[in-house]
Amino acid sequence: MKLYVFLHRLIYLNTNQNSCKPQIIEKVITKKNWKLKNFGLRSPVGFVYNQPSALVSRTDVASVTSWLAPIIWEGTFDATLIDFIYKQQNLTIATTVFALGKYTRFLKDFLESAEQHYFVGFRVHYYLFTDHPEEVPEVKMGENHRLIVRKVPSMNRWQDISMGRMEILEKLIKNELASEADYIFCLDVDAKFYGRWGVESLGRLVGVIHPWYFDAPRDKFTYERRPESQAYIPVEEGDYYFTGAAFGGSLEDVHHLTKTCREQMNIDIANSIEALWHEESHLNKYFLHNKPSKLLSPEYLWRDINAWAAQIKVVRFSHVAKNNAEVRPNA
Ligand SMILES: CC(=O)N[C@H]1[C@@H](OP(=O)(O)OP(=O)(O)OC[C@H]2O[C@@H](n3ccc(=O)[nH]c3=O)[C@H](O)[C@@H]2O)O[C@H](CO)[C@H](O)[C@@H]1O
Ligand SMILES: [Mn+2]
Repeated sequence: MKLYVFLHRLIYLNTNQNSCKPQIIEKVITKKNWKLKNFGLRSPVGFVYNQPSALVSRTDVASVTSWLAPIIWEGTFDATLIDFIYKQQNLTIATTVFALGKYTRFLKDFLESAEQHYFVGFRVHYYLFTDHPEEVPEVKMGENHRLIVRKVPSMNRWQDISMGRMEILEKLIKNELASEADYIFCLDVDAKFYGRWGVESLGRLVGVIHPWYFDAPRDKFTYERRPESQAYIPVEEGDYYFTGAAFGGSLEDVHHLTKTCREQMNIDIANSIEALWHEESHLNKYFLHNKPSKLLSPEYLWRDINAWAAQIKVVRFSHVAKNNAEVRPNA
């Protein structure tokens, strides 16, 4: 456990006219904090890599937001360089995935493809929540990759399963991950990896731009538009439309995110309203007022059935085609 020291400096001005010396009193407060190593971006001595350019970059996409958070696209980072930098930090990336009811059928492809592409060479602890642990397939884990299976009760509505993830994540982070991991990603299971997803995705608070709305004006985003819901966003507001199928960041930030979304959803329940796209609507509201420090382009959540788009040079992670009526407990 790390202890952080906050120095509170109280300055008292001496009332004595002749000596006006400020007196500094240091008060020490200790606070438990999440495990987040901050070693800076150290690059090893003598390591040779391509020269980065101050002039040449992707010109067909934006690689920074108006609040100066990077947007990660193929061609905006040097994988060899950042792998080297982050290797020195001895990181653990917790990754949560839920597979309830018939969604256990997606596990094999999800896990096998993750083992090919997801944080290869870095420590990954998958936390898999399922109501059918006996249906979890045997998948050979790479070095430093570990699968931890947790049994959760079944639910009758897919919307409740999807939204219920926030509360389970909130508890997992608070109760278990504080001294266990450095970062966390929360991913949908009905998806597959096709390309690298690595340390370029790490940040304090990370959102993924939804593959359907990356080129849409904000008034077309499927935000919750009813003011009665806590997820409400007026038509003239909003930055990007983020997917609920992938988000992450530091434990502290994702804990705050999941706690806030859970609380907002509970207020909605008390007011008999359910946001249009469930926790995704609340996530978008959260990101509007808590700007992500890093955004991942739709390369990090594409859809197998999506039309081709010129800006997508690599599909890294993609929703598989599924028959919702057949896999969900309620259609
Ligand atoms: C096209 C579309 O409709 N997209 C919306 C839909 O995404 P999706 O159609 O991707 O939602 P989904 O059916 O994948 O459900 C989300 C996740 O919940 C878990 N799960 C869900 C049902 C179940 O029976 N068992 C289970 O384990 C599983 O991890 C799954 O990946 O819903 C999300 C949550 O509201 C977002 O709003 C999406 O925008
Ligand atoms: Mn999904």
